[in-house]
Amino acid sequence: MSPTVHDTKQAPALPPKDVVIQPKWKNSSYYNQGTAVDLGKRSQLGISALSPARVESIEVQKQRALRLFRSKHTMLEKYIFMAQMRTTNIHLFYKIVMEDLQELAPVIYTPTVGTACLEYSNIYPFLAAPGTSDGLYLRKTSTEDLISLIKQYQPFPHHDEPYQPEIAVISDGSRILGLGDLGVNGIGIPIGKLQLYVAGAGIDPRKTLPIILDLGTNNEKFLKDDFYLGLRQKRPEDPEFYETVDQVLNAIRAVYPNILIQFEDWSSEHAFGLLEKYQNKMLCFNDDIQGTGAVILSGIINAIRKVQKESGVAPEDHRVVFYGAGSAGIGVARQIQEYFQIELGMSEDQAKHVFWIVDSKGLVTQDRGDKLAQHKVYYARSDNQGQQFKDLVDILEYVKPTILIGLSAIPNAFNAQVIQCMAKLNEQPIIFPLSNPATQSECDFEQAMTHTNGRVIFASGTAFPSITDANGHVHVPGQGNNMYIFPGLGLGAIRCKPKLISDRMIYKSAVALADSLNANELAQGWLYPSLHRIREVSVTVATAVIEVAVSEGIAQEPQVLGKSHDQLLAFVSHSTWSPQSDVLSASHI
Ligand SMILES: NC(=O)C1=CN([C@@H]2O[C@H](COP(=O)(O)OP(=O)(O)OC[C@H]3O[C@@H](n4cnc5c(N)ncnc54)[C@H](OP(=O)(O)O)[C@@H]3O)[C@@H](O)[C@H]2O)C=CC1
Ligand SMILES: CC(=O)C(=O)O
Ligand SMILES: [Mg+2]
Repeated sequence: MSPTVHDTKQAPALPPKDVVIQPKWKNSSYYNQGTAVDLGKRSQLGISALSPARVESIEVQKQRALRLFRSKHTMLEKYIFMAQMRTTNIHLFYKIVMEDLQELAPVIYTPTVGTACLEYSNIYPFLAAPGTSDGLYLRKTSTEDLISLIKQYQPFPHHDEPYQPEIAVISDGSRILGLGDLGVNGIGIPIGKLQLYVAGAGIDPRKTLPIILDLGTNNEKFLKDDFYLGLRQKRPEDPEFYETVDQVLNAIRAVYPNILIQFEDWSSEHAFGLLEKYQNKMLCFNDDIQGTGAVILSGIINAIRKVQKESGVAPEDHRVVFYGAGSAGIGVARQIQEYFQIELGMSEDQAKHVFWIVDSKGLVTQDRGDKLAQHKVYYARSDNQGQQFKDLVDILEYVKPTILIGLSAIPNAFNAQVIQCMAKLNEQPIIFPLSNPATQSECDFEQAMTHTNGRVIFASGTAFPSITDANGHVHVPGQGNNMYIFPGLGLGAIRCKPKLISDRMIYKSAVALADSLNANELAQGWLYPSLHRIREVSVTVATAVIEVAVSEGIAQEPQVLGKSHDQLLAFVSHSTWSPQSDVLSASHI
């Protein structure tokens, strides 16, 4: 039986009769829903003369807002419009984002969030009213100070209940998408990720905590920019970096002991270093290594199934070239390797040899002559017989891969020659240019379709438009983005309260996502489910995560113990927030 996922169009429930309207709620972007507040309540709150007389439904509010939104000329203007709406009427914001996610995801998330981060210092003063904040801005200071700074952040200060966030997304802004070191401007990423937690998984917006740790920036352009709002200093060296992050994480956990921490967009060396240091010590995961690993494994599982069925390629015959060997590239390789070992029964050594990794100096080999970063050493090839390869086409001719994955942030790295080479080697070449935002993608869908004569199996990090062929057939590109995993993974972890996020929880989240395609999506050859179903899919992913936590004995929430699969699905589903699910606010105060 499938769970009942909150229908965003359901009629709001009536508020409990004994609720006393609090005068301070008139200043709350959570409770005060503007023109939707009825006249009686306006009178009770003493705000009758502060707005025009007409009372309207949230549906009408939405229609007006969408009309204005669509009249904006640039994506950045749309981003600013939505950010302002979030600070004035959060229910309306999430109603629009949830019901029109296909249109809104590219605004609040990649690609536009990339533009917004590049411009953050220029737009920040116009996003939030004085006294309100879009996130927590931390810097190096004493532990005592840190604790009081952390307590300052109250997304809805007019509430009676104390702020108890369930999830924090934290970045130091050092590797924002494929745009490099953006310093404090990187705050847009934790904000955007948490909006997807709310829209995509039903986390209560009052329980999210976006954090930017401002340690300075090595971005010379920003350091010289009069309008740059972050600290004007270079980033610290490693000992100081790790010591500061440790102090910050301890302070966050001192204030909020049960919080789940998601590391996001840290430079690769630090991403690996922090994950290794903390993954067995606290409830945390790294989205770029583990979330990306899981989402791409999921797409690859479905791609492998598809080419086995349609072209007869045996799963164990795949060979994978990674163009890009950072946190994302290595994270994805590790996750796919697990699949080859667990599902196909390969030994670790056999599975490891399915991968060839390419970085800025060419194919990563043990005898290349340079000192390899720690995270690349495991995949460095030793079977190259002294040959070194730099050019991607030469590498493809040498390896003869069935799968080419781009996580390099180098635009157009998959040029016509590269794509044609993959098409020559394979009946159905699997090509995933996954770098974000779209400006950094290794190729776009049109290029991949053109140079493979429509034979490509494709997924990209940022969504590209569909293509209609001469026969009128619409080809929809897959979006291989961790947005399909982290909301469900986080939801599962929040609901079962494990001590830590285990490797098996990540792995099973990928398998659950791969298996979540419905008959219609499978018939169309899709690799990922429709974004329209993201809530349902997140509940499925969350349930798989909880089942692993229970089986591993690390789930600490009594309510998830001894439950069947369907009972867990229902438990997770009923715990989700939507603009209609909060009976008090659904009645507009
Ligand atoms: N689709 C998704 O869900 C996700 C996408 N991403 C995207 O992945 C990209 C990379 O992220 P991340 O791994 O953290 O970043 P890094 O900057 O750490 O990694 C980039 C990698 O690309 C390599 N590279 C750079 N130039 C070249 C070149 N000319 N030829 C071959 N390789 C090159 C680098 O080589 P070297 O090591 O030698 O410097 C490095 O290994 C970003 O654009 C990010 O947005 C990330 C997470 C999720
Ligand atoms: C999607 C994502 O996490 C990234 O590009 O970094
Ligand atoms: Mg990221």
